Amino acid sequence: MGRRKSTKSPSKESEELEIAGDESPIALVQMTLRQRLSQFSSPLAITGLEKEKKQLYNLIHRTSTTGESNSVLVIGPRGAGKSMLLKIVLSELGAEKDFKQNLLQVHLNGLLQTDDRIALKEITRQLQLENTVGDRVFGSFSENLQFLLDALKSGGQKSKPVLFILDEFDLFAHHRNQTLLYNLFDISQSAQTPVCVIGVTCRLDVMELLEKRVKSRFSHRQIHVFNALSYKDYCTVCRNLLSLSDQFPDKTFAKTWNHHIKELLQDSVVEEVLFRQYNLNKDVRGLQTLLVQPICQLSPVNPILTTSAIVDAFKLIATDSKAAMLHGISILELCLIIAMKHLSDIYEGEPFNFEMVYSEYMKFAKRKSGMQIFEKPVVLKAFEHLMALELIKTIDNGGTRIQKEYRLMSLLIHPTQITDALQKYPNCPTEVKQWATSALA
Ligand SMILES: Nc1ncnc2c1ncn2[C@@H]1O[C@H](COP(=O)(O)OP(=O)(O)OP(=O)(O)O)[C@@H](O)[C@H]1O
Repeated sequence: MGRRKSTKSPSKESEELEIAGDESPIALVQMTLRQRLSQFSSPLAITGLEKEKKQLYNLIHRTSTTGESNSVLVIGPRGAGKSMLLKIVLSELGAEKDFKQNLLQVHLNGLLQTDDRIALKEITRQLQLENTVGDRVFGSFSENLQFLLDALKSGGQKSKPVLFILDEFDLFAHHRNQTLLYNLFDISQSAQTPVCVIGVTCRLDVMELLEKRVKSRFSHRQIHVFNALSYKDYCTVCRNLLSLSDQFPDKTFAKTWNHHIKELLQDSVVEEVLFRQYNLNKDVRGLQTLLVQPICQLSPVNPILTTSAIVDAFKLIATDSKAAMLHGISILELCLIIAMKHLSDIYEGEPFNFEMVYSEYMKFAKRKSGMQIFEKPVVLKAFEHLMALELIKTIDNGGTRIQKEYRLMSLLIHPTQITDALQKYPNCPTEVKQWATSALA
């Protein structure tokens, strides 16, 4: 399986080349799938966002071919696929003839370019105009930006279209006077240089953040990206994530692997896990997290993805850490938790203090002759330990100077978590179990 030259799209080719150094097919599979999950390789087919993709495609295409200026905001929650949408549109456009030479791209991110001066430096760097600018001093920001755009004009004074992508767009609105946004939108309105400004943000109220003069220069075009994957689409995304593309060097292996993935995803246990994960979280990032562990476990000794690996990974990510913590506490601490559960049943979730818990615990301990009765300071220590574990917390955040026995507390675990934890608690005394499940003590 040597290094091959692909004639297909550049993105696919890079995926192949990146993995072509290794010899074992399973190592290649693992590396390909891991790169995919970590978004290191270019994204796969998009599922369910065709309309949005078309809109974005047309907009950028118009700038690159007809020199039309545009501005648009891509808005949607985290992980909805905004960046992926852009990447796919750009890679599709990139495959078209002339696109690369015609349209220049500038990628900015609000987390990196924290003020307009840094942003301008980055624009200069990405347009490769550092030498042209040299030691020149500019009177204003707009003069500087205009100089950069003019410098791109070719011999015939024809302006080159520039695509500006502003990720975490809302952060740029916090820059002083919103100078960068003002200038970019201003250029996109005037007919001087064709620019396409694309802001990507997860803030729905982003328009409220813009100053009046900036808002009036923006085209008010918005593309909303929401994760509305149906369960069927979700399964398709999962299959796409796990299947090998036809660019995989070993074609026969890829065919066998893809067949195996198809069968695996038809397994009723895997289907159930996927359905539960989908109901918990429809986000594709959640699905990627679920698949990371099974993929990382692939090795020459363990060359296929198994149902049990997927079930184990699901158990791991669905673990309730609070309930798991309950397994590690002492019997006395467990008794206190049960006492608190009873108190919240009696007082309908009202806060309680240590004295109330102590008296509830004593009522139970005295009733059961076999139970070891602890001294009050010991019980108080156990109570404080529960506080340190954040299973209970003070409702006044420790601000007031009330004696600790009388401080009002609230329970941070749900009664069902307590009942579940008791089922699994190692060697839990029967009386304690009965006390927990009994009606009000
Ligand atoms: N509809 C979809 N089809 C296929 N994959 C998807 C879809 N939506 C999201 N994903 C995947 O989910 C992951 C997160 O998507 P992406 O990074 O594009 O989200 P985002 O909206 O840009 O999030 P953020 O606001 O955090 O930047 C990516 O790996 C992407 O491939």
